[in-house]
Amino acid sequence: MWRRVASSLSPMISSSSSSSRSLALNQAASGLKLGEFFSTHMINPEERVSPPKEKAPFITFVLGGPGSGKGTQCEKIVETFGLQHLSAGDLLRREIAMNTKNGATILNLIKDGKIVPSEVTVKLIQKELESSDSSKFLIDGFPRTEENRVAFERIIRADPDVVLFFDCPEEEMVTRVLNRNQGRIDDNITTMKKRLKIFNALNRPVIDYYKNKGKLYTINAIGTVDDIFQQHVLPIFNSFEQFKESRHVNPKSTISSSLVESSS
Ligand SMILES: Nc1ncnc2c1ncn2[C@@H]1O[C@H](COP(=O)(O)OP(=O)(O)OP(=O)(O)O)[C@@H](O)[C@H]1O
Ligand SMILES: Nc1ccn([C@@H]2O[C@H](COP(=O)(O)O)[C@@H](O)[C@H]2O)c(=O)n1
Ligand SMILES: [Mg+2]
Repeated sequence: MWRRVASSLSPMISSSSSSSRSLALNQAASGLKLGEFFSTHMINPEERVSPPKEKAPFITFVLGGPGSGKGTQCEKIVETFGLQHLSAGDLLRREIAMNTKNGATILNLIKDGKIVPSEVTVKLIQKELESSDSSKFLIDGFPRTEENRVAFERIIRADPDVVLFFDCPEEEMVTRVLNRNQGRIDDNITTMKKRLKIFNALNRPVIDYYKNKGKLYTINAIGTVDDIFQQHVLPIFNSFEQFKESRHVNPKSTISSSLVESSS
């Protein structure tokens, strides 16, 4: 469970400046900065960061172009390994549906295939992470840009354990999106062309970043949904200790070390 460490301590800081000073001193002595213990809305309402966790969550980022099959494979990962699925696109669409203060702006950006300001998206993800009882997350469609990535690191103060990249040819992505039939406002050829351009310009650098960090798993996204899952996705999760209870699902699955990409 990913719970706030801060909540039981926070009254101390607001009720007494001397006790807050001594708390700060204690934290300094233990090597922790004040801001690492408390949500900074007590310090600066615009810049709230997540407090450290009792136990670090297992975070998977799921990347790939529009229509590459991220959401489809996430459903299968959830079924098999029980991670909590957070789709950045779904969180943004929920803002539109709920007509929140950002809803209209988000709608216009999505219609145009553009990227919503990172602060907005990261805060939606932050809310989900902090209110969840899960400790294993699949964050789908995020980070889309280097700005997204940096904002996540700054606000959430966590790094992904795994980054999946569903690598799919453009014509296939176009075919899939135009046949998706889920009533999405961006599933049309005009927006799709813009989304592909933005993917190539802004998401590729993020993919390269995680490749250089040795965290990237590139998955060939051509094939049936089940084959992609069984042959490529399942072995990745099976290779992690955190998912060993689920290994009975396919005990023969093993991961080839060459699957993990690194530029070094
Ligand atoms: N391996 C596959 N082969 C054929 N069709 C697929 C495959 N995987 C997914 N699809 C279909 O392609 C469409 C797009 O898939 P999905 O919604 O999972 O993509 P996505 O990467 O989440 O796209 P987006 O970024 O636009 O949300 C869906 O209609 C889905 O059923
Ligand atoms: N990190 C993100 C994710 C999504 N968006 C916007 O939502 C659109 C749909 O996203 P999907 O993941 O569901 O394809 C996307 O084209 C962006 O307009 C975003 O801004 N930032
Ligand atoms: Mg999707």
